[in-house]
Amino acid sequence: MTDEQQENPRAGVSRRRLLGITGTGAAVGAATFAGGLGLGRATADDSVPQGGSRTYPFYGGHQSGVVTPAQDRLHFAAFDVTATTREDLITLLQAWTLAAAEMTQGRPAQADETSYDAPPADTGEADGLPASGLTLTFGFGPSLFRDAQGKDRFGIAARQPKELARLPHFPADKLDPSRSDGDLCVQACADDPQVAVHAIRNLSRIAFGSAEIRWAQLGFGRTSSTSTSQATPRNLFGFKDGTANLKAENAGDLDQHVWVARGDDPRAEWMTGGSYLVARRINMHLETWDRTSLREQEAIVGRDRPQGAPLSGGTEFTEPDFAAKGRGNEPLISATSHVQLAHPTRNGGAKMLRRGYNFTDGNDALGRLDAGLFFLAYVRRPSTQYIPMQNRLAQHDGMMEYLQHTGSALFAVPPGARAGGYVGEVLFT
Ligand SMILES: C=CC1=C(C)c2cc3[nH]c(cc4nc(cc5[nH]c(cc1n2)c(C)c5CCC(=O)O)C(CCC(=O)O)=C4C)c(C)c3C=C
Ligand SMILES: [Fe+2]
Repeated sequence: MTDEQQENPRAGVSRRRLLGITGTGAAVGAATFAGGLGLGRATADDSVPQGGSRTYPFYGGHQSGVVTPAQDRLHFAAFDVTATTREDLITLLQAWTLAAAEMTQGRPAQADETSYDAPPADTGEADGLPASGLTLTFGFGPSLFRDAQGKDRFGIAARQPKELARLPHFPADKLDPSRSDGDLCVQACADDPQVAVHAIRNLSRIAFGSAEIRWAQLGFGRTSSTSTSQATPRNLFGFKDGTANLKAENAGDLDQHVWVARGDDPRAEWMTGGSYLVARRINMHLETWDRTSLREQEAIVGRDRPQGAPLSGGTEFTEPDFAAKGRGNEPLISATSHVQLAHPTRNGGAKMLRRGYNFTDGNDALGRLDAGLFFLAYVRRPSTQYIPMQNRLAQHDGMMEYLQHTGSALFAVPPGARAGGYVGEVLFT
C-alpha cells in the first residue's frame, strides 16, 4: 500500500496523486484534473446514454438555463442569506461560480481535500454520471437588497431594479410563506435528476454559514419546449404545454421579451443581458379534473387534447382564430379559455419564456395527490408581461377552478459571468 492509500485506503489512484494537487487549490485543481486528463465525473461507462454527456457553457453573456433547450428534470432552491457583510456575500457568489462552472462540465464541485480526516469536497453521488446537460442559473430576490424594514443589507439598495419587487397578492392566491420568496435562487436543470439534486446539494453545502435553503422544489418533467428542436411535452392535465412558447431560435423575440436591454432601468444597468424569473408553485386538483368531461377540459384550455390544436381548427402550430364561430354562433374558443386569456393579442402583445415543470410531492390527508405545475417564466419586464396576465387569468380563467397557487417568488437573473469573474459581479462593481 502506498503512503497515500494508507492515509485514505479507499482513495485508490486518487485525483491528487495523478495531478500532484496539494493544499486547497480546490476549484482550479478540479478544472486542471478534469480538463487536463479529459476525465471528470463522466466515465467510459457503456450504460451512460450518449446524450447524457451534453454540456452547456457556464460562462457567457447570458446565463445558461434560460433559453437552453429545457432539460427533463429540475431542482430549484431559494436561499436566505445569513452572511451579514458584503464581502461574505461576494465570497459566496465566487465560490458558487467556481463550483457551478465545474459541475456544469460534468466535474466534481470542488477538488478533493488532502486529508482523509476532512469531509470530502464533493458529496459523491454524481461520481460516474455525465454532465447530463446541467445548467445552473442564479437569481437575486428583492430581499437581498433591502430587509423587511427597508434597510440596505449589502450596500446594493441603490441598485435594486425597479422591476424587482415582491409579486403582489393575486385573486385566489393561497400562498405558503415557507414556499415563497428568498434572497437568492438557483435553478438546476439536467436530464438526470441525480445530477440536478447533486448540484443543489453541493451549492448548499458550500453556502454553509453564509446562506441556507429557504424552500426547494423538485420537478420531474418539463412542461415547456424552449427550442423548435424539441417536441411539446404534456402537463399533468394531459395537455400539450409549450406550443406557443417563445423559442430559442427566434432571437428577435428573445431580445424583445426576455433579455433586459441597456437603458431599460438606469439605476440597474447591471441587469443588461439578464432577465427576471417568475416562480409560482401551482397545485392542480387532478382528481376533479379527471372527473371532468373531455369536452369541458378542451373548452377550458382552448385547444384539443390529442394534438394541442386550437379549437378553431388546424394543427398544433396553427394560430388560434378567436373570431371563429361554431354552432349557435358561439365562439369556437371560449373567451374564458386559458389560451385566449393568455394570448398576446389579449395582453398588449406581452409574451414570456415559460420553463415550468410537473411536480408531485406526495398526497394530502384525503388521499389527493399534492401535484401540479411549478411555473417558471423569464421576462424582461414583470410589471407588463406577467402581473397583468396573472391578474386576468386569476379573475377570468376557467382553469382556475382546478388550480391553487401555493408558492410565489420573483428574482432578478443577472447576465452571465465572465470567465475569471463571478455571477452577479456586475452588481458589486
Ligand atoms: C401568468 C401566466 C401563466 C400561468 C400562471 C399559466 C399556468 C398554466 N398554464 C397551463 C396550461 C397551458 N398553458 C398554455 C398556454 C399558455 N399559458 C400561458 C401563461 C400562463 N400559464 C401563456 C402565455 C400561454 C400561451 C398563450 C398563447 O400565446 O397561445 C397551454 C396551451 C399550449 C401552449 O401554448 O403552451 C396550456 C395547455 C397550466 C396547466 C397552468 C397551471 C397549472
Ligand atoms: Fe398556461
